[in-house]
Amino acid sequence: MASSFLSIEQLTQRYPDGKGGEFTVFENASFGIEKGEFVCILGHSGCGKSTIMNILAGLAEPTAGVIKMDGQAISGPSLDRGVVFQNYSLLPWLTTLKNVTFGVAARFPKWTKQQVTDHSIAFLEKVGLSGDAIHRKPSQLSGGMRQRVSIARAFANEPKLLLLDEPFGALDALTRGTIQDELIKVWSGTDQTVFMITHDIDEAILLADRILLMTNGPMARVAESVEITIPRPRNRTQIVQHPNYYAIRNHLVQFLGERSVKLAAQPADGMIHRPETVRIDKTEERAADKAPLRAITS
Ligand SMILES: Nc1ncnc2c1ncn2[C@@H]1O[C@H](COP(=O)(O)OP(=O)(O)OP(=O)(O)O)[C@@H](O)[C@H]1O
Repeated sequence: MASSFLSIEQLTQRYPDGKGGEFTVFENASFGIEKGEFVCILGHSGCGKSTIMNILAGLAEPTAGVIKMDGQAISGPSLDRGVVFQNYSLLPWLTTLKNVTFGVAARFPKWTKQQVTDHSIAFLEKVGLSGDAIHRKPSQLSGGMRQRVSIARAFANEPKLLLLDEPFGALDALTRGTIQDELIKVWSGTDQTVFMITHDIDEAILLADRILLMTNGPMARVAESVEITIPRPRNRTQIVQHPNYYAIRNHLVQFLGERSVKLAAQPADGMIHRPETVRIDKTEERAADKAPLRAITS
């Protein structure tokens, strides 16, 4: 089997349990992500999503296991991997524009100041920020605007992998919707790979090519990889009419409501856990229903 662009191999994370022992967050988790894919991960609180993301970002070391990107084992943070957190993590003493140019100048050291500025302004415009706003400091922006800056900053650095940890968690529904659209617009114009944590099932279906489902912790597993068999471009109001929408949604709800508990706490016992691929496609069934009857010849 050809290895994936991002390959997570036998990842194990254990922490001290505070009673002299240790508890296992997940054990021998293995999965791959292809170049250019948009993958969301869903699972109940505490199953280990942020732990996986921090390891991918190089901000934490796993107890065991390897992560390879483009065939190379990753270690420590890198400009090849950009991170967007829920709390924006902008530099408060810099203007919006400088929050973006700061990273771009480091990423592209040979560029002139003008190239860095033009590139940064172009990415801010993609997320709807222009004019006076780009000269304001983060404290003078709304929460939605700050998150737009974080997204523009991450994409402007053109990392190979973008890690989004609940980027819209703190936003109201309307702002969330607009920024989801902007995120997809920026991502569609690149070959960047996105790995995103969300708690919102509808958001995951709207954005992702694939959704990874985690069982409850401790000893959590990435149990399923659900393909989102709904063509792009997707529109939030029309997507619900697609024949696959509720079939996929029901599957996800059922997993999170029941199977995530039933499958929980099963020790890996040295086994490598790979997610099972789930492909739900009602359009194939409909097409089969409408297939012409075979002519009967006598
Ligand atoms: N540094 C740490 N030391 C000890 N335990 C930790 C540490 N970091 C995380 N944990 C524990 O590991 C488990 C997984 O945490 P993690 O934050 O990855 O979960 P999560 O799925 O991202 O949760 P949420 O959806 O609530 O953000 C939890 O039980 C958490 O308490």
